[in-house]
Amino acid sequence: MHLSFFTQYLRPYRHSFALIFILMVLESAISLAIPFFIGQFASAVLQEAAPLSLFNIELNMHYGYLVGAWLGLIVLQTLARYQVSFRVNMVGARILTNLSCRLYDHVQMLPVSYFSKRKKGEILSLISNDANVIAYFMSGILTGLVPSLLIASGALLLMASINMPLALIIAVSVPGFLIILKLMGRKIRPLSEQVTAQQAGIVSIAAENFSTIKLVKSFSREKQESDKFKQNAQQMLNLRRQQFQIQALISPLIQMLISVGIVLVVLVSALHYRAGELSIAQLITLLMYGLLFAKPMSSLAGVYGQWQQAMGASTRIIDVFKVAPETDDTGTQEFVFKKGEVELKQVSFCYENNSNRAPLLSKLNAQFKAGSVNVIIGANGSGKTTLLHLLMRFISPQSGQIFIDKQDISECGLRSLRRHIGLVSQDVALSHGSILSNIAYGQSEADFQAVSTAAKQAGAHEFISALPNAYDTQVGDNGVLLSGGQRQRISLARTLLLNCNIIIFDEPTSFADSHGKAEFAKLLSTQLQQHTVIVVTHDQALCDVADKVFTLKNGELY
Ligand SMILES: Nc1ncnc2c1ncn2[C@@H]1O[C@H](COP(=O)(O)OP(=O)(O)OP(=O)(O)O)[C@@H](O)[C@H]1O
Repeated sequence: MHLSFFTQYLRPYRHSFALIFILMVLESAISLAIPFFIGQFASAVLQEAAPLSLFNIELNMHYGYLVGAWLGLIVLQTLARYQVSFRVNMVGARILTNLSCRLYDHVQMLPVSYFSKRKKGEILSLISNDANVIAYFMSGILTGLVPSLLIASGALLLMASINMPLALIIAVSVPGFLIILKLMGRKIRPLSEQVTAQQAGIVSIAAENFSTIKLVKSFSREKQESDKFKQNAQQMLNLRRQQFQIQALISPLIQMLISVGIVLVVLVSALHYRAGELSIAQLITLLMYGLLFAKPMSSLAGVYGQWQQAMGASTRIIDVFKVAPETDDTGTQEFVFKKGEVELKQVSFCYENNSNRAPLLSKLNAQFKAGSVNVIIGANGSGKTTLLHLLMRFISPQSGQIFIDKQDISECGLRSLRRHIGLVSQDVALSHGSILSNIAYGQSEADFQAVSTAAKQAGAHEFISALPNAYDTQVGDNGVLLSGGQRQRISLARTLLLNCNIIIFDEPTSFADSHGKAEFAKLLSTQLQQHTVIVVTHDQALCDVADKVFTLKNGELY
């Protein structure tokens, strides 16, 4: 059972659930007591000789008192409902907070390869939509299921105490009701799974489109993108149509069954009344219990629909939790930095989806001496970025080993390893916020002095100081308010601030002007002299300041 996985999220709230359960029992008991009072009231008004009795309890009150007690119960019921509704929603919100945070943490720990294979929208929809469905189902099932079962079984029991044959007729109809639900459920489940997958697809299209909005506009692709979105939305509409058709069918069928049951209750009660076996008060009470029984049965149908949806969402969430996180640093040795010597021995690597091709890196050997500047050049697609990703352990080689200071990095804790390696990536990623917060991203406790020193080293201080809000300037979403070269310099400053002993650069001057390129070459030959530097570049000027230039070709470094 998929949903049993989620009981761990219910456990912290067991005291709240116990209180909610007590309140629900109270609310249900009041619902069940009200018909009894109505019967008593009718009996008192009609001055019937024999008062109504239930389970040998006889009440023979004046109807004025009855009305008072009745109103009192209504007030108590309203208070219980308010408490139940508020508490159930709060428990749902807490489960959602807990589940989405754990899911977020888990997804964040997954290897880079997990993200390469999935659309952003799919992951977003998992954290927003699926977690929501599960959390509110787990809390909502209480409001839907528990009172329904309590009221339906209580009403049936009370009917049995007044008239057993009638209660039996109703009890016999319940399995028919459950069979209809089960049959319909078989059709609803695959459909609700498809609806959620389609929903994720739509979010993906929107996420991708808006993140590449300049591309869309520059190629005048608005119409095509709009059509793509509409086509998916239309498919969603078709799926929803099928889903609603089944849901719409369930409801009238259930209602029909309930109505037939009510007709039977009325008929059998009337016959018993005519035969003098029931008083008018008992007749009224019976009919009210019949109606009370019918209401929760129809809300059970709603709970069943939610159940099917929750099953789909739970499968997707559990599948993600099953994916092993990147690493659990426990049991691994702490990486200890000594000099910064990097060595690759017989490293072979091939991307999973390219396994039918020749390996991208084939038994590659290389040594990057401590405190040296190494430049790697090579044709597009030769595997330079891949090599850097292997050093960062975003991916792992199929065979061979990578050593830093004679320690096999595959056996080192990731945190301790990455603390010593700084990466300036080809695709600069900036977060929405100020220039200051972006430079201090990896070291949020850094003071302004340290941030501005790093910016000066990266050749960014001058242009930052010229901005009206200087370091407080907002960079926009992924730095859209800055130029490519400015973004690159901020990303450089961000890494320099960490003062890592090993720094790897992927095309660091691709956006730089000639002045920027010269400045970067100077940085390599002066301030980074004590560091082990590995630079992937197509820029000849950087080769001139390198201690060693490697060429990556046919999977090997020369
Ligand atoms: N996540 C991935 N999954 C599958 N294949 C990939 C992945 N990333 C890169 N590749 C493929 O691996 C090859 C090498 O890519 P890589 O980015 O390492 O090349 P590169 O030498 O850095 O190229 P460039 O000079 O253009 O930046 C390419 O053919 C690319 O299509």
